[in-house]
Amino acid sequence: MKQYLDLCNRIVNEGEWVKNERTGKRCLTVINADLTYDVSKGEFPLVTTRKSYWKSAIAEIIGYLRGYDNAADFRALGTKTWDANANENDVWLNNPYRKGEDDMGLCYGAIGRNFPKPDGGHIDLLKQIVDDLSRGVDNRGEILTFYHPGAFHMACLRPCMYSHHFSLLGDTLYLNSTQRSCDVPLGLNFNMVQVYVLLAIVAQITGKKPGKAFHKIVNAHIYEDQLELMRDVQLKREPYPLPTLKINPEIKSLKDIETWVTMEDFEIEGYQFHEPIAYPFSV
Ligand SMILES: Nc1nc(=O)c2c([nH]1)NC[C@@H]1CN(c3ccc(C(=O)N[C@@H](CCC(=O)O)C(=O)O)cc3)CN21
Ligand SMILES: O=c1ccn([C@H]2C[C@H](O)[C@@H](COP(=O)(O)O)O2)c(=O)[nH]1
Repeated sequence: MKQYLDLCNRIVNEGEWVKNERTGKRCLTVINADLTYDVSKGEFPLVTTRKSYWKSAIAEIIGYLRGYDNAADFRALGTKTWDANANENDVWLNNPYRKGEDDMGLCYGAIGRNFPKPDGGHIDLLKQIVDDLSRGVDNRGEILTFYHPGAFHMACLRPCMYSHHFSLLGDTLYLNSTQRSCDVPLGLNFNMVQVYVLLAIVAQITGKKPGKAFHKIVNAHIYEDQLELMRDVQLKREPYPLPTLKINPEIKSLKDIETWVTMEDFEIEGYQFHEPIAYPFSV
């Protein structure tokens, strides 16, 4: 929680204003932040200085792992967070590749689970990684990437947290996740949870011990219409101790994640939080 608040304070105190063409808004911006979550110690990085919708965040990452490309599938899993990007952005609504209501196009898991090969065919990057790690193999390139510049024109948004690199030291699994663009009041709440859960759940299904997750953010910003709430409300609050996350131990394989896992398989203990804050969202 301190890492999150330090980043928020750094943006408020040292950020520079940058005009963003896609949203038409100005963002107070800093470049480069490194957050670390010790999953071995159960340090679940949930924001406590406002109510955080952690089930929504977990639903997003499970949807990415399943290769979802449709906001309706994300809703069925428990999050409405892709509705606006799929259905309310004019540039995407007028894109000839959009396949209709709720389509998100070729992004996130739709790329990572089905990565196009220049010589034809596709690769399921996640399955390859899970198979390698389960056999104790780390080929120093166990990278789940959602980043395919050749597909950007076929998606509603480019992936923000676009690369997850897994590493083994003995039987301990590590994760380095990289994020190119970060909406700190809204997106980062979710992204911290997602990096933690990704390491915890991949360790669980590959039979490894989770170690640390390292979360690199390049462009970290606060939109102009979020600044007052962050500076004058959220940053005035004292954080509570971190809660702990329990993942159903019956989840044992990638197939389990693909077929029966729901948000009921995740529980949180000891979550104390301040009043909700409704931050404006930029589509
Ligand atoms: N501007 C922007 N920021 C983001 O964080 C973001 C995008 N766009 N587009 C793609 C995804 C969608 N994500 C989202 C979308 C909405 C919320 C949001 O509205 N959160 C509210 C309510 C969440 C709920 O009720 O489930 C929050 O208070 O956290 C969060 C992350 C993260 N991403
Ligand atoms: O997981 C996510 C997804 C998106 N975001 C934020 C970061 C930016 O504010 C927007 C994306 O806009 P771009 O113009 O494509 O950078 O969404 C996030 O923080 N986390």
